[in-house]
Amino acid sequence: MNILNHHKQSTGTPLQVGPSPYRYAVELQSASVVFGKGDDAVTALSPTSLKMDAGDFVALVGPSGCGKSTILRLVSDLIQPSSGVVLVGGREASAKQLRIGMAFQNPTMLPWLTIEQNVMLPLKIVAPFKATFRKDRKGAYRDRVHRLLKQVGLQDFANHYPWQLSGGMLQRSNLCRALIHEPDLLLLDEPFGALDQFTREELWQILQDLYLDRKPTVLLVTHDLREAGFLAKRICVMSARPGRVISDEPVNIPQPRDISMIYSPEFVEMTQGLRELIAQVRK
Ligand SMILES: Nc1ncnc2c1ncn2[C@@H]1O[C@H](COP(=O)(O)OP(=O)(O)OP(=O)(O)O)[C@@H](O)[C@H]1O
Repeated sequence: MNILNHHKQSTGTPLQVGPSPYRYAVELQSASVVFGKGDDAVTALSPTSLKMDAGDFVALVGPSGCGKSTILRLVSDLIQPSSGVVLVGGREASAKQLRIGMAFQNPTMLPWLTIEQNVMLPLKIVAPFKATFRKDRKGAYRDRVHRLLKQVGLQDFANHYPWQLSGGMLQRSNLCRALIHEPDLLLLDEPFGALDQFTREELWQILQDLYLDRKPTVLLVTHDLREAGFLAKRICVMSARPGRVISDEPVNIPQPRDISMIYSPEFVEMTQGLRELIAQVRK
């Protein structure tokens, strides 16, 4: 079976007809990023195009410094493109059309709050939840946090403090916090990079379950090609710094996927192909 087929960029395809109010959940149209000015200018991202349908799961891979995190920062509106356009939910990222959840490599849990309180934080901040936070935090919102913690196996740790948890447990809590406000779009920047291989594989399965349960649109930045292949529906490879997306291919393996799959010849062939492509563009 050929797992990877070339994915045609969607330019020229007819407009999607259906209930979705926007054509793409995420769309970069020749978006570039330059930091600084004059002699100090650093191009972090060459003009890059990328389209994601609602519910898509895209993994971004590529050499260090090629601009993967820069794309996440564009989509989350932490920075603006120097040229081109970034649309999220069909509107400029600053319009905050979609609810966004984020998780990064080092979970930043507030040490003076319990895991329950940390996971609940987005409900305090994000509309429409914040309007009823005071009323619901000890009732419906608390139940919601506990349901999610149970889903990731942390039901007995709600009242613990972050420093009482292992790195893997913290990252599970971090995923819960990223998902508690039911984001339409989940941005993940090497969320499992600091974990050992066993814990990492365990968390891949947890993330897969959470994704299939809720079907947000997910953009995952990772250096781990097996992680990309196990989790994503599409893998985008970027060229060396200043990078752009040079390959965009679907992973033709039905979900849910089993972890044993990563040892199958087809999967190994796929990751090997990706490795060779990245090795070429690094030169
Ligand atoms: N605020 C900034 N000012 C100047 N240069 C920056 C800034 N942020 C990022 N860069 C540069 O932009 C380039 C892309 O950075 P980015 O963090 O997006 O790369 P990356 O692909 O995520 O890297 P890695 O895989 O190593 O995490 C890098 O060369 C980086 O040094």
